[in-house]
Amino acid sequence: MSGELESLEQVLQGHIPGQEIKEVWRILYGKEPGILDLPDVAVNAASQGQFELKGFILEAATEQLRRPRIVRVGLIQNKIQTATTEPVVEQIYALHKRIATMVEAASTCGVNIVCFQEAWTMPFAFCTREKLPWTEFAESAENGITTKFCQELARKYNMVIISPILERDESHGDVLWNTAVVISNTGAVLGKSRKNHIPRIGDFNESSYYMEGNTGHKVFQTAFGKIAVNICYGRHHPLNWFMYSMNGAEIIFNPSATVGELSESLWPIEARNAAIANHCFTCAINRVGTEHFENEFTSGDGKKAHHDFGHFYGSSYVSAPDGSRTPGLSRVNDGLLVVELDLNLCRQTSDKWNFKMTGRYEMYAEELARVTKADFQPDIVRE
Ligand SMILES: NC(=O)NCCC(=O)O
Repeated sequence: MSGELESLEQVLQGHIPGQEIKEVWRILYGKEPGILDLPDVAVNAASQGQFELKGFILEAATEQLRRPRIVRVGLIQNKIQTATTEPVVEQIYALHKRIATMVEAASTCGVNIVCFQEAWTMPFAFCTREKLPWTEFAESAENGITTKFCQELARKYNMVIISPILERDESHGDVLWNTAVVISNTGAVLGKSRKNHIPRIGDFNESSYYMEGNTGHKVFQTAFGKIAVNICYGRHHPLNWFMYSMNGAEIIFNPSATVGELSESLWPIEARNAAIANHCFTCAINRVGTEHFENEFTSGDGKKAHHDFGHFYGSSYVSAPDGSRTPGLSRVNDGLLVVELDLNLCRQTSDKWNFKMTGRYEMYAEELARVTKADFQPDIVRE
């Protein structure tokens, strides 16, 4: 353990008296989620495999005309499994092995859709700005070894798998993208969704490797509901969430890689706010641990050269459209968060709060069209 806090929730629970914690929780986290009973086989697998396992239920009201639409999602956060100096293929296979164990546990918990963290097959090496060996982690979204690995898991466990990778696009001059591959529970590649917003902040030097995505705001109709993937830095862009939602997403996954010093105070707010604003579920997943790189790099901020990005704080969680949310996974350990959702809550919340009805989209469409013109002048009234 790194001397890092285990989790915010653990600190709250450890210090707030029993009679007050429920009220504190309600104010901070909304309606309390139910606890999902998880099978012994999964609990044992987690203890043997040394990963955290938590399960919650986010319920909806009973309706007369629609049956509940129950889906179980699995969020997986993990550390890299080997030193970043090991051969590329060994690093990839070690991660495959780790994920296979965690997905098997997810299947015993009845998970229907599982999502891994951003660029899950590699260390988050974009801080280094070095090309080799990191670009060698890139794979075809359609035929790469990781997609084949996920297809086998999807078929075996009847599970939709969201696999965010560094993509090498062999059909377009071998260029790189930051891409989530969506694999159907049948094992077919349903499609891919590329990261729309690329960070230019701190050590997040991703813009040296790939460009802003060109796949728009695709929504994937799966056997378990309509899903979309908003990759990492896209969570700071409300219009990005909005467009996935306007295309019908009921669950938006946000596979991420972000560090404490930069974003931890934003983390609990952004995906949760997106669930509220868009009447949908959001699943925020962050990698965990500190990754060491052999060569020092600088951040262009006058500070000393360093060998790591800082601490990836995990804390993966799920938010519901009514603003309630689950506690997060650990800030320091690998983990699997299993959450049972009733998708009926999306429409129920929309009918209650009416954000899509009151959103005045035509007004904003006109104003945005003007803002993006070269001759735009801000509409400021002066005396
Ligand atoms: N991976 C990534 O886009 N990180 C950027 C930092 C952040 O969005 O917190």
